[in-house]
Amino acid sequence: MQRRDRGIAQSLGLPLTKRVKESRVLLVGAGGIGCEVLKNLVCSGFGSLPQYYGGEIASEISDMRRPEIVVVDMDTIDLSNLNRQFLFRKQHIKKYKALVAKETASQFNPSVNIDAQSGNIFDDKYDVAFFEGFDLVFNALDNLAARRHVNKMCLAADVPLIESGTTGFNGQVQAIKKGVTECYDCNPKPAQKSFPICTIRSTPSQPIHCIVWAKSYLFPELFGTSEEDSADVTVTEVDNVEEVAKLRIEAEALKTIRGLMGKSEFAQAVFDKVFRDDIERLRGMEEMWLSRRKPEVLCFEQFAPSMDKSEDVVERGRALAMKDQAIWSLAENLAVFSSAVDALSNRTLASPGTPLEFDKDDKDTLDFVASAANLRSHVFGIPLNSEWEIKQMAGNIIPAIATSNALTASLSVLEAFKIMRGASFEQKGVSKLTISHVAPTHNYMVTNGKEGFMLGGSKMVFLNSRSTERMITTQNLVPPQPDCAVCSPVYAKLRIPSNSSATLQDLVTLLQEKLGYEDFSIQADVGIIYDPDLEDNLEKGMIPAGYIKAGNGFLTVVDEGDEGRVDLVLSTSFTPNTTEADPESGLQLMPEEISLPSKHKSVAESNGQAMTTTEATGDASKVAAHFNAKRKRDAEEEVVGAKKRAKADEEVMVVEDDGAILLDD
Ligand SMILES: Nc1ncnc2c1ncn2[C@@H]1O[C@H](COP(=O)(O)OP(=O)(O)OP(=O)(O)O)[C@@H](O)[C@H]1O
Ligand SMILES: [Zn+2]
Repeated sequence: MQRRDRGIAQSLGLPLTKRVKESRVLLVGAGGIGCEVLKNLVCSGFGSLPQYYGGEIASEISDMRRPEIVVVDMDTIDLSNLNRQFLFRKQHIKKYKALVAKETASQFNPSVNIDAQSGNIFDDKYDVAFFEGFDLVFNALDNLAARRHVNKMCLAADVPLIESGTTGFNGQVQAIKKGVTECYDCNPKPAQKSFPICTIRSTPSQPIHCIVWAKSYLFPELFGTSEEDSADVTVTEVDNVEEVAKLRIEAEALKTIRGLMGKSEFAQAVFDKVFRDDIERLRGMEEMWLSRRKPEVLCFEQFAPSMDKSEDVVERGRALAMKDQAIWSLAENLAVFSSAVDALSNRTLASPGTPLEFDKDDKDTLDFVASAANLRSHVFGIPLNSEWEIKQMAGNIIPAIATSNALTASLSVLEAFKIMRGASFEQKGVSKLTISHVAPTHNYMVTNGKEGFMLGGSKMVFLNSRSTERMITTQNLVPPQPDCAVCSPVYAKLRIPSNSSATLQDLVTLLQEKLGYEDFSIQADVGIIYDPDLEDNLEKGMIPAGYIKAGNGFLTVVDEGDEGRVDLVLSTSFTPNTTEADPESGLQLMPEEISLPSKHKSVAESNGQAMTTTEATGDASKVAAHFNAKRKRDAEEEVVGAKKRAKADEEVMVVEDDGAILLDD
């Protein structure tokens, strides 16, 4: 037995070590948490062939699926990542995170098999079939959209997901399993904070209002795409309709000024437009200032004595911008503003047609936003801030803390062990489920009682690394929310040859005949394509109309009838072209039998049924998943074998049979 594997087996026990070593896992995100998860996975034996079996069962190994860790990340390494993403060094800046993470982590175990992919998890190639290839998925992401997407893909593929995240000193780990636990979307997530347009454009009262103005209005109007697309600013009912119309005219005038870009007067023209002319117009709206301080007009010329030659201002601004912890004076802000406008203009003119985007790590864009926000703060009598502080606010940044990431990542991998070990636990409620997917030899119990339940002993884990009481607290996992739009549906597949001429009518007929639908609607990515009153699309080809797409396409079938069966979500995929000259519709539902429980059933019942549905072939062993695919012996045999081997190897002492093999080295 290799020294490395012996250590792992000693810590995890042979049965779990074997499962770990047979597994194929996916890690989405190789940033702060992802780097730590990858390191933990490699060091705890994931992704490498099981050396400890010895010659005895070498033949089995050759026949085994190759263990693997697949890492997907779309980003490149930035200087600001280096303080906490320890797989990266200075020489790696601008290289793809996934590739470098693989390179560095492989050094911890040269025999590890990591497949690093620099890609966006939304890409078509990461379809349901891709997700089905894994025993477990780890999320180490930084945004809601990608988290929700992976959650849905894991539900569709029926693969357990370990979701994790940190904010400052806090961290959270949640195990998610279709039909058993709450999914990521069972609880609504707070929407991104958005401000009324009039607060941002006319009556700011806090530094953040000026920062949003600079970042989401002025910057895109000058160097990017117009504010219409910004999620930071919305027209709300508190906004004054007349004022909103005037603001639109104001933005139009700015577009004209954009035409001066590259000319020496550009910075001054922008400055005078937004800090003088627009403010003068605002001051004229007397009723706005009855209960507020009137804004103060700034004029480029008023700084003239301190800057005769425009070249000097740009240079001075560049030097000042290095001092990002200082609070710049008004004149200093103007100098930074001029140099940032200069730099951004040069970049825009060098690649016309490529709009720039604000990025807190792109210094030119940050200099622009920081100086413009401060100038506006001055106008409205709001305190100025250092660029460093503005960066935190503009990037919605809560500082990432390396130890929080490391602790959270280790909790993620510990949860993975629990799921893989599949320890049984006491039933507190009503229903009993067999989650053969992750642990074919163990039964899981589920309760719908208040206390919740555990998935192989798994719990929701919370970290508060600043807490004076308990740093780590847990909460039992709870069953899925019965009305969750994401996890309450039954997931199945719709396969279609890529040259199929199938029409929507063919699908409607299939659903009526195979699943007994009567009144129902179908929703595609493009919207509702069919319902009892919408029959216009029936003759359209499913593929040309874009109703079926390869990759990540989904169709949702909603039962509108009295029976009210749960929604059916079909993930769509192409099969190879049929060779026939006139291919039949070729539509194929998988599995062939799908049972759709009523929406009104109790939580536990419908969970139970949902599980049964995924096992609808009637052959539970099929769903018993890939995890078990190559396992030749059951757990008992493993333990006996482990004991035998332990005897042969005097150093190891078997203490428990469920993964706790202690050693005495
Ligand atoms: N759709 C996606 N597909 C693939 N990877 C993604 C996707 N969305 C986010 N990621 C990756 O998830 C990782 C999240 O890591 P982290 O939270 O540390 O963010 P970061 O961008 O590295 O750091 P920060 O945002 O704090 O500067 C990033 O490396 C990012 O590239
Ligand atoms: Zn849910």
